[in-house]
This record gives sequence, C-alpha cells and structure tokens, in this order.
Amino acid sequence: MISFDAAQASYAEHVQPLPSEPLPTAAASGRVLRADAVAAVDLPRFDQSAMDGYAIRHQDAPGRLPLQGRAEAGGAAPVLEPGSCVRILTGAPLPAGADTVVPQEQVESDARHVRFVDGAQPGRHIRKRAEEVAAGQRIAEAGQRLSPGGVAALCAAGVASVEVTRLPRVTVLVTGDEVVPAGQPLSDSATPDANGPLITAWLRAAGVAELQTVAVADTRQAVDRALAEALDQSDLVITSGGASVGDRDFIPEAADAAGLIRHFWKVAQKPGKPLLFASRGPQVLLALPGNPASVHLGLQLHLRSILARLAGDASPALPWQWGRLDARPTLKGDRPLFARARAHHDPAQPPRLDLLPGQGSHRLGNLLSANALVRLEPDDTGPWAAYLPI
Ligand SMILES: Nc1nc2c(c(=O)[nH]1)N[C@H]1C(S)=C(S)[C@@H](COP(=O)(O)OP(=O)(O)OC[C@H]3O[C@@H](n4cnc5c(N)ncnc54)[C@H](O)[C@@H]3O)O[C@H]1N2
Ligand code: MOO
Repeated sequence: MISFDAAQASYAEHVQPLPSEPLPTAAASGRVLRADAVAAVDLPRFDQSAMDGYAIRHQDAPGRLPLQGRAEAGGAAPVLEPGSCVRILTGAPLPAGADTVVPQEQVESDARHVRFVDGAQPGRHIRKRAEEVAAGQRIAEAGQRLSPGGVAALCAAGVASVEVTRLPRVTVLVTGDEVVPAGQPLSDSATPDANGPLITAWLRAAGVAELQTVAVADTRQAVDRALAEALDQSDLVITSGGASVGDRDFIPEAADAAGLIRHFWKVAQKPGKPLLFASRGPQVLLALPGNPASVHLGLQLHLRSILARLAGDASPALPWQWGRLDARPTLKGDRPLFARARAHHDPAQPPRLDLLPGQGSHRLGNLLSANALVRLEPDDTGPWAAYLPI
C-alpha cells in the first residue's frame, strides 16, 4: 500500500503526454498547448481611437476647428489637415497628422465646426500600434491550458491555429454480474448501475469525446477479453469493480496478463483503497474499486491527475484550498479520509466546511449536496483542512 501523495508522484513518473495535433484556435478551449503561440499581428494593429470623438493636432486646441471628414472602425482614415478636425469612432484608425482624440462629451459641435473648450491632453485616447504585443512575440507557452479568455487573446493576436495535445481515447469497463444498466428490469438481487453513469458523465465534463462504456461479466475470461479489446482501442482504460481480493475480483490478474506493469495496487485512503494503477508503454489503466464513493474519489483525485499528465498540462497539481471545520471528527484507522462535504462561502470569512452524513463507501446520497472533498489526516488537529472543490 502506498500513500496518497506517493500515488500522485507515480502519475508524474509514469504517465506521458499524448501526441499533439493542430487545431483551429477557436476550437481549442480546454486544450493544452504543446508549442508556444506567437502573435501573428501587432496589437493594436494600427494607431487607433479609444473613444467616439474628434481627432486633432494637440497644438490646434483650444479653438473652433472646421470638421473635415470621418474615420470609422474598419475603414481608411482621411488625412488631418492642420487647423481642422476629423470625426472619429472607437477603434477607427487615427488620421495621419493627428496626435490626440477628444471625446465628444468634451466639445461643442454643429454640423460643420467643433469647439474644443479645454486644452486637450496630448496623445490622449489613442491606442498605439503594438503597445500590447508586437507581431512575432511569444504570447502563450507550451503546457498552458487554454481558457475561453485565452482562446480570445490568441484570436485577437491573429493566431488562427494552435498545436495542442490530442484528446485521450477512453474505454470504461463496468464489471459486476449484479450491476444492471439504468432502465432495465431489476431482479431482487440486482444493483442499478451508478458507476458507469458517474464515470461517463465525469469524463464528458472533463472534455473527453472518444468514450465507450462496456459492461463486463465477472469471469476471468470475460475480463481478459474486455481488457485486451479496450487496450487495442484506447489510450486510457478505466475499470469499475473487481479490483479487490474477492473470488471474482479479476482486474489485477487480468492487468498482469495483458502485459500491463503495476505501479501500485492499494492506496492509503478512505474510501477507495484497492485502487490499481498500471501502464503498458503509453497506455494507462486506472482500476477503481466498485463501491460508488470509491469510484467518485478515484475520479476526482486520481483520474484528474492522470488526465492532466496525459494532456501535458504544465500545472497538473490538484487545486486544493483551505477551509475551516466546525468540528474535526475522530478517524478510525490510520488512512486519511477524503470526506464529502458542503463548503459554505461567505465573502467575509474563509469557507466553512460541513462534513455530510453518510460517508460509507457504498453510499452516494450526499453527492446530491456535496461540493467539496475534505482531506482529513489522522494526525491533524485544529479547524483548518484542505479541500478540493468538486
Ligand atoms: N477481504 C477484503 N475485502 C474487501 C477489501 C479488502 O481489502 N479485503 N476491500 C474492500 C474495499 S475498501 C472495497 S472499496 C471493495 C472494493 O472491491 P471491488 O473493487 O472488488 O468491488 P466489487 O466487489 O466489485 O464491488 C463492491 C460494491 O460496489 C457495488 N458496485 C460495483 N459496481 C457497481 C456499479 N457499477 N454501480 C453501483 N454499485 C456497484 C457492488 O455491488 C458491491 O456492493 O472491497 C471491499 N472488500
Ligand atoms: O476503501 Mo473501500 O472504497 O472503503 O470501500
């Protein structure tokens, strides 16, 4: 059995980034860059107005100036004759000869003339060419995950396509003869499938597109065959159930038979101890114990790290935060408990963590209200605890 932190270190060591692919920038939100991105154009592209108003030569104000022409965004600007002014709109190119823009609120105007009352400040309300970024400048780095805002920043700088890590192809094997898919008739001894839908929904939310889920019978032969087929088609295989030491728990042996190398089996954590991590070249197996809360923890704390490593994310650490417990429970045993909790946010104080009832690994009901997993170490004291938003 290894510690939770050692398990995380094992992912860093054994999970390699998948190959990269080019993608239109506009479609790359959520993806990880594998090459630096370089601005294709100056930003702004040309000297331009930041306000709706009038372009002048600073030395011509104050005074009453004839209005000669108009500059609009997307059009060409007229030349500014000395002693005159040009109507200009936000984003329009600055007329040659102009050095200042005066907002319309600060002038008196009729159809032909504009009176500039105060002395205008030279250079005001002008966005200078390339003041934000110059063409050829590096604006994003390999390993960065693109947010919608990041996508917009790249598009603004004329970056039409980016090199990103391709998405993993994932197969989910749901074992358990007692497990019945949703909507099918239930015998008295049947268990409605919770883990299959949990894993599938979680992967979809994490951006995985190529995903298949297969129900597998509890025989060694069926598990062997399903795992071999999954490895033929996938970068990542996730299994539910059959990971412990029972008579019908075949996943660890089947992993060996498939030529996977076990990096660890069993993690000092509660729930979800009999978790297996193995790999074969670039392919990864994460075998999760069947109890649904163990699967949930396996996704939030283990699969999340594995996906970050597969994506080549330069910041793969789990985003732990700190909150205050009303009361710290006494733990049984020496494994840390990752407890489902409700974090209450109040802008005036640190988050308050309410541990929810029903922490048994066979119980899922509190996931209907949980928004955090709180890490409770047996030796910890005091009210502060790390938690992961979920
Ligand atoms: N002698 C030992 N027994 C057990 C140990 C141990 O170390 N020694 N570990 C326990 C722990 S901890 C866990 S967790 C479970 C995990 O075992 P498995 O991975 O083999 O899981 P299963 O036995 O297949 O299933 C456990 C439980 O979960 C239900 N289940 C399974 N799949 C689904 C599904 N898709 N949807 C809903 N529920 C599911 C299944 O019916 C069982 O009730 O082993 C302990 N035993
Ligand atoms: O560690 Mo198991 O997941 O508690 O039931």
